[in-house]
Amino acid sequence: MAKTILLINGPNLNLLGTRQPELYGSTTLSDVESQGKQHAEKLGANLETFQSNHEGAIVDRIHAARHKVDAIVINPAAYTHTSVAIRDALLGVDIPFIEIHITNTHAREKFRHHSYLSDKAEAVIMGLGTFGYTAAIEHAVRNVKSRRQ
Ligand SMILES: O=C(O)[C@]1(O)C[C@H](CCCOc2ccccc2)[C@@H](O)[C@H](O)C1
Repeated sequence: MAKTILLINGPNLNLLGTRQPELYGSTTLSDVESQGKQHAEKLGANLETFQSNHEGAIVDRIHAARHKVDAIVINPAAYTHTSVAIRDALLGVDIPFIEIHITNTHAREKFRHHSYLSDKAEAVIMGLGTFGYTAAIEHAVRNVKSRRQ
């Protein structure tokens, strides 16, 4: 059966490509999602996408993915540094996930140096710009072992 990957983007990433291009690049979220879907299809997989500015909505989307997707690629954005709830949701559904950040968070403010997710991620990709999404999707399709029953 073809693998299904869920791409989740967190708060303010709906602004991608329209503000702070010097930091986050000029590719829009819509382009990241469509390019990701094309890449997944090229690898024989499917990509579902979700973006929310609301922590609970992200938790609910993770719950809804249980038994439905083989892996999650998530850029939790600012919730990376604050959200035990998203950590608990990912652990609770037992879906392998890859954490992706456009920037190298360790080269930024100190408060961005800690992630509530990284120690449980299959992989953490950061600092590659939006190419990180392509790398994460490729890794999720090719290397991440599904736990889907
Ligand atoms: O580098 C990343 O991908 C981040 O997850 C981006 C988050 C910020 C997402 C906001 O994205 C915007 C994009 C364009 C304009 C404004 C915000 C930041 O809070 C994390 O520390 C690192």
